[in-house]
Formats: sequence, C-alpha cells, structure tokens
Amino acid sequence: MSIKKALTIAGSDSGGGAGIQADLKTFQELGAYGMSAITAVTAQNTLGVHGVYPVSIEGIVKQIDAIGEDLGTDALKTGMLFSSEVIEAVSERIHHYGWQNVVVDPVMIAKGGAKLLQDEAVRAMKEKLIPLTAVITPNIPEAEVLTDMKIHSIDDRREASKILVDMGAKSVVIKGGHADDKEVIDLFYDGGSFEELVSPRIDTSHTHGTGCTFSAAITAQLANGLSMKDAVITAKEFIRAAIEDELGIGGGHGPTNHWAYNKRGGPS
Ligand SMILES: Nc1ncnc2c1ncn2[C@@H]1O[C@H](COP(=O)(O)OP(=O)(O)OP(=O)(O)O)[C@@H](O)[C@H]1O
Ligand SMILES: Cc1ncc(CO)c(N)n1
Repeated sequence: MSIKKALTIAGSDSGGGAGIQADLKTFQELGAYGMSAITAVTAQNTLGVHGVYPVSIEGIVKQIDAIGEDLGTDALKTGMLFSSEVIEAVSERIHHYGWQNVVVDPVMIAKGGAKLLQDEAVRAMKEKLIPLTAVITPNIPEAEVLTDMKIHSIDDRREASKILVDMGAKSVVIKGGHADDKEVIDLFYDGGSFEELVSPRIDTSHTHGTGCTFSAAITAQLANGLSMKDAVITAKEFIRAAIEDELGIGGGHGPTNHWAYNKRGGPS
C-alpha cells in the first residue's frame, strides 16, 4: 500500500483547534500523511486571536518547494493566506507543480471577528487562486464577499455557487453554519448539479475550527482517491461527529473533537 499525502498551506493556531493544527489532526484521522507550509503564526486560543505574525513570502515559498521537490502531494488545501502577495506566491507554486486536488477554504475572519485576510487580497483570490481550485468551501459571509451578492435563501446560494464556478472553481460547497435554519445545509455544486447535505443544527458554542476541519477532511479524502462528492460527504460526517462529541476545553469557543469520527467507527 502506498500512503497518500496531503498538504495544508495555512496559518498556525496555537490553541490547536483551527488552522494547521486542525488540518494535520484531520489528515491523520483519515489516514493521509500530513504536511504543512505555514503562512502566519497566530497567538490564539478559544477566547480569540491575540496576535498575527506573518511568515515572509520567501519562507512560505521555501516550505512549499521543500515539499514539491521531494515528497510531492496527492491533494492540498489552503486556509489563512492573509495577503495578496501570499495568494500570488502560493498560486504560482501550485501552478508550477501542477497540483490538481486543490481545496480552497477562503478564510477571511475568525469566529471572534479578527481579520485573517486583508480586504485587498480578495481580488488576488478571485483572479489567481480560484481558477486553480477543485473545490472552494466558503461560509456564507465569505461567499457574499467573493460574489458581491447578499445571500439569504438556498436559491441565493445556488446563484453564488454558479458565479464561483464561472470564476474557475470546478466545484463549490457553500457551508450553512452561519445561516439561521433549524438544520445545517451545506450546498454542494459540481458545475452540473446541486446536492444539499443536511444535518441537525447542534446547539453549541464549541465550533472553533469547523471550517478548517471540514476542508481538511475533503482534502484527505481526495488524497485517498475518493470522488469529490464522496469526499464532501465524508467531511460532513467527520465535522458532525467532531462537533457532537465536544471536548469542553477552554473558556470561549472551544475546539471540535477530531477523534470522534473514528471513535464512532468511521463511515456510516
Ligand atoms: N452548529 C452546528 N451544527 C452542526 N454542524 C455545524 C454547526 N456549525 C457548523 N457546522 C458544520 O461545520 C462546517 C463548517 O461550517 P461553518 O459555516 O461554521 O464554517 P466556517 O465559518 O468557515 O468555520 P470557521 O469557524 O472554521 O471559520 C459545515 O460543514 C457545517 O455544516
Ligand atoms: C490560523 C487560523 N486559520 C483559520 C481560522 C478560521 O477558523 C482561525 N481561527 N485561525
């Protein structure tokens, strides 16, 4: 058996619930060999982001090249990219290595309100990164910024998904964590048809890093050779288990439980 490899290009969360830490834990749980290129170090815990310390462009490119020139990867995800310079450099390297299974979590704002992407970087994301993307996984506010439209209904989300595919993404998941529906609906669009992934809304404040974990689970399953739709379905099951089995640590928005999916025996 050859081990499948997954790379995350994202920020570090010292609190361990989001960012690189959530991604590597998720890769490990889903049986993919995890690698990372860190774009920024955050001083962060369940109470909020207390500092952001960007890594230089040279430092980011060196990390990606260290992987590209030796190990390679079967899939990758991007998380916190912070600036247009980082987006441009990362997009250029992805293109250079011809990496295909590219999952973009267009991280903009942390749950506590801290900015993880500068406003001027949205344009670079649209022009440079989205065209390289196998799937983009915005939450509703991120989808609104990227498409320049207000999203209230599922029909609005369908329209926004089509706009993102027109920008060059091969498929889209607009996540429903921020909606106020009784159930959480994640809308998947592959450029041809839509699929609503529905689960009960769990009443908890421990949702720190849900988006990172969800996109990391898609990445691991793409590395493992699953189709995009099956990878997204696993990710939904993985994050549902991780939120349901809360760890109850920290004084604020606590992290999810990355062990939960396997503790329940894996795929349902
Ligand atoms: N209260 C909840 N109950 C069940 N599932 C949830 C809940 N909140 C989020 N999810 C799930 O978690 C995933 C991430 O959704 P969300 O919209 O919260 O992303 P996000 O805002 O990008 O997360 P992050 O806090 O990491 O930025 C989705 O698959 C969504 O269905
Ligand atoms: C480093 C990092 N990336 C992403 C998020 C979004 O959850 C966060 N809070 N921190």
